[in-house]
Amino acid sequence: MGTIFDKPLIGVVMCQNALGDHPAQTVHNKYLDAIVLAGGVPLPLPHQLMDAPLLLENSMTLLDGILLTGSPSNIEPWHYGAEGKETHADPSRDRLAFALITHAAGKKIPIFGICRGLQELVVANGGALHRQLSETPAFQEHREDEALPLAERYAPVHNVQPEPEGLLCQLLGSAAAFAVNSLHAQGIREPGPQLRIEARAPDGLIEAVSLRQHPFALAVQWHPEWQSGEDPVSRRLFTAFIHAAAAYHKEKSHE
Ligand SMILES: N[C@@H](CCC(=O)NCCCC(=O)O)C(=O)O
Repeated sequence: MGTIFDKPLIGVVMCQNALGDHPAQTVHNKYLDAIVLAGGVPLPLPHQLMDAPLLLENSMTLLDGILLTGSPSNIEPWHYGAEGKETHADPSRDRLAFALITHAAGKKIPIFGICRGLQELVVANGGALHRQLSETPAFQEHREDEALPLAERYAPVHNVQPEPEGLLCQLLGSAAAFAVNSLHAQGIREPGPQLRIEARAPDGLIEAVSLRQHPFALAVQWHPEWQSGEDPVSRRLFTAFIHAAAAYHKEKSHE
């Protein structure tokens, strides 16, 4: 179980949304496309997995990897000890994402976090966020211009510098800086002791982290899923994630 036609099965976190008058859970095609392109099979995970005992735990036995997607919604601030409310929150996604991270960390299931997904990995491990980066003058603009066409919104806008000897550097085979897109208003204030810093933007903002004591739990603040096949760094990141998921599956089936 857990692989389909020898491909690793990747649980994908969805967002609470609405389709017309109906509540719905959605995931952008770009996340599913990037998984398929790298050789995995995406399985969107409904928030209802948290509604009955053992539903999540039992589902986890099937999965070989977890993709924590981006989202316009923000994590509710009380999760990281901050005050106030988010106008765009998704509490059921918060609950599912944190539970998935806890299970995947314990079982060493590969995790790849993107944008909100990075923020979830941080908060789930005791770290904290800046609720509005734009309120801290030292940070450059990390938000996208929503008036631009999609392709321009997801175009590279600043460099990131990987930490030498980190997991990211190892996966890319180089410590050279590279350009990334940027579509977020929040960011890491404090990564917490369990996470290793993997890369920073020129303004010092932490742009990538990984979980210590885990073979592959990597998260990035940018969007490698956007046209992942056309960018060498994005391709490598997704390929490495799916390889880690395949290795996890192999190990699990020999237990
Ligand atoms: N809301 C958070 C996280 C930003 C984020 O994940 N953006 C993704 C936008 C939609 C997508 O491309 O999936 C923040 O503002 O920091």
